[in-house]
Amino acid sequence: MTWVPGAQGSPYGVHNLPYGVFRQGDRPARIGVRIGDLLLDLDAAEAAGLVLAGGALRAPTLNPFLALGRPQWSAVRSRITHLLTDAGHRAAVEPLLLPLAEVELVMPFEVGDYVDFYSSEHHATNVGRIFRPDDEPLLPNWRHLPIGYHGRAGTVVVSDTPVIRPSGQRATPDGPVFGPSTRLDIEAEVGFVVGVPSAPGAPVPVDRFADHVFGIVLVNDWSARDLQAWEYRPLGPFLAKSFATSVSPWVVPLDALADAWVPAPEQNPPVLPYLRDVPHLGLDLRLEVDWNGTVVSRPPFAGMYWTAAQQLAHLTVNGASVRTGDLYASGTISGPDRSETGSFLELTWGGAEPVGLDAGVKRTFLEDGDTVTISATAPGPDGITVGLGEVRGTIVPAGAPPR
Ligand SMILES: O=C(O)/C=C/C(=O)CC(=O)CC(=O)O
Ligand SMILES: [Ca+2]
Ligand SMILES: [Mg+2]
Repeated sequence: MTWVPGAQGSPYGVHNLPYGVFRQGDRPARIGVRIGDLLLDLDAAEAAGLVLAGGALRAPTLNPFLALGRPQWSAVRSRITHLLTDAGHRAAVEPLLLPLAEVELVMPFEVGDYVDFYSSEHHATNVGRIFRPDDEPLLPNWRHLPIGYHGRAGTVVVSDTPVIRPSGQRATPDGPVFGPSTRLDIEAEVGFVVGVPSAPGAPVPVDRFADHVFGIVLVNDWSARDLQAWEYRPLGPFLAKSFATSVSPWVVPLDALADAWVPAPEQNPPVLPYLRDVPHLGLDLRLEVDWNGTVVSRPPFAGMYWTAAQQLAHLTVNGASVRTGDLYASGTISGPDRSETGSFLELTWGGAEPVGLDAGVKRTFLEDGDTVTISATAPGPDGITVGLGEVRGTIVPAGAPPR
């Protein structure tokens, strides 16, 4: 039971406690933890000796804290829970609470490397059918390894950063032309934030996932389908996905998701030993995609074919190391039903079947001025949900063409 006004029973109660970085006026960015519709200034809390993390909470990004590792993450979480539930601390802590409305949330961590997977069987099958109608939708490797590619860390931006429509080459019957993308899309995903690095040559086994991964964010991997369709063979996505990837401002710790683990779909054929995770668990996260105020889709994360532990094991199995701040995203989350798809490519079946928004507006792909908000919840203790916040972006017109 927390003493913080309005926080008891909220999706952001003491069972959640996501971390973020905020600015207030022109003061430098500092770390906070969300409680209800308030934020506890952890920079001030550590300065006052209320919580101790060796100074890691007095940084302008979460990276030093992420590097500490699970025993320290748990100790800090227990201490914050104690501060927010023991009325004896109220007098000291309450002055360090700030209304969220008074702060600006900024990028919570410095992204090391960014990897994007392709782990939803429904999404991969749909995209295969749309992009390659004459071929088998899933290539022979798909059920043997989590397919992924290395993305662009430098263009990962926090929610509410405007998304500039990308320009590039697209194919026409008369050959390629250059211009602003005409098929700009979203990809609703979940991102995993690496805290503890691994050493080169030392793969992270599936059962060490929780030693390395601190928590999760929501991801919108903006994608230009016209650029993608022309450029992606044989090396995969390049400029079609490198211009902006938005993440939610709150990093929800795995500790807050203890009630959300569910059996992941059975894998057939059986996977190679290094990918065998026992128990084979996914997270029951329920996403919602809102397009200009209309909810158009509800992607279910629980059905993802490859788990986050398998993805990390695969990402490092060749000896590649991970660093603090590395981000790897699940891949677009789509369920079996059209109303559960995580991209507008699927929702409108390649643009052939427009979707109706409120006020009689119809859409296939994104137009300038459109806003997409992806939010999510997870089951928490005692029937309370865990809020995962939201990732939002508004499309602004393409910049000037190159000279
Ligand atoms: O050509 C394909 O099959 C890939 C299409 C994608 O857009 C996949 C992607 O970005 C990974 C994902 O988010 O699932
Ligand atoms: Ca993606
Ligand atoms: Mg991207």
